[in-house]
Amino acid sequence: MTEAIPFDLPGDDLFGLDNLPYGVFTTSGAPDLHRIGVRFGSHVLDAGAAAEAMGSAHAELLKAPTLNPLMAAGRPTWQAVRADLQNWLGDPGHRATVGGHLVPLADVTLHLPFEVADYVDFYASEHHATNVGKIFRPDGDPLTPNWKHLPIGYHGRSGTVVVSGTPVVRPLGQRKPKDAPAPSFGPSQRLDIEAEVGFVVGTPSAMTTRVGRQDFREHVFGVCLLNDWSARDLQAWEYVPLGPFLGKSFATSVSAWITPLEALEQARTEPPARDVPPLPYLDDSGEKDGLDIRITVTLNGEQVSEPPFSAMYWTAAQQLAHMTVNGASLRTGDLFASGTVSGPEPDQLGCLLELTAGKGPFLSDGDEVVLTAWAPGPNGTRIGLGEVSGTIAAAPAE
Ligand SMILES: O=C(O)/C=C/C(=O)CC(=O)CC(=O)O
Ligand SMILES: [Ca+2]
Ligand SMILES: [Mg+2]
Repeated sequence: MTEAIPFDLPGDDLFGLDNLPYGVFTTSGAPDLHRIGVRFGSHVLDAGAAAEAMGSAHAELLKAPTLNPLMAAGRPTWQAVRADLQNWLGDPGHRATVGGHLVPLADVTLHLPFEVADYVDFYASEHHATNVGKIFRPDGDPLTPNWKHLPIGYHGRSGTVVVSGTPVVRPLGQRKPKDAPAPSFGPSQRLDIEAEVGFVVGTPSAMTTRVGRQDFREHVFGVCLLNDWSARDLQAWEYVPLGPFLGKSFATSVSAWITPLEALEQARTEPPARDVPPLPYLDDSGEKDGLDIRITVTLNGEQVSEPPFSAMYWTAAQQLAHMTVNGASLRTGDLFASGTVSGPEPDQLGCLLELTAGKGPFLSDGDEVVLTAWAPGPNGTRIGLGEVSGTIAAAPAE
């Protein structure tokens, strides 16, 4: 079996030694045994079994059924485990031991890799916020007066975060078209996507303390792709004055692979210039807190958009600082999403609402949406962020 494993991956493989994202898998032979897997090329390393075989001090953490214990262990442990994995998979001397713990990707089922604690979604793309503001509030300023002073967000529903591949059932709810005299109840007719990047918190923080922007790397374990499914008709009728609620809480899909922040060092970039100076706790002048992640959105196999994450006005580090500036604590497993990623160009918009200027068409039953992404890695390599997919299933009976 060992001979069959392509340890020497081609240089353009999106899942080489510089990436090594984490997931949780089962096999058909052991469908109840959830195991931590590390993606390597088109294989998955059974990390717990490999750690045990290598006599690693981290074997217990890697034998857990979710990533939460590893995420809670903190950055020095994340770095030590990553160095071990790179050594085990990269040093030919370990191939005989490690090779037996590599499973073909095609033979595994991937699961939601961590237990989601709290879920927050931001609104950090100036392009998206301006476009959506014009559509939802045609008579006002597209950006609200607070927009350039703080990263706007709302608390979502963590229990409906699902892994890539989970069908998304069209939600029922109240809608009221502008000229209709009264609301009606039924399946959403304006079901949309939102292409986003999610950030997964590892190290918790205590209530009444603040996590500064500069401590981002101590707390955030990794990054996933995220689709914030949005029922625009439900949303437009419900959102005033408290913000998104049932129009977004029915399902949020995340990729099965969590890319460690460490793998995105090369992708760090300066965010766009801020034309309003942020308050000191959000000031990141000269810092490379942005990330050059290139997303592709496909609908039924056709590419519809390529949103550039580097265009985001507010960074994840600013979002973390803002989320805790009032003393709110962080928990292991907290997930915060960037907000819809839209760039300045017509083929860089992150939702159908913007791509169709509010007119639709929106999603039909049976439509499949897939987000993929990559980021620059060391020496011209690329770091794959996997994919998040979902197919729309018909609404339940009213
Ligand atoms: O401006 C509004 O009323 C609505 C905004 C959104 O629907 C966007 C949202 O959920 C946040 C984001 O993903 O950017
Ligand atoms: Ca969103
Ligand atoms: Mg959602």
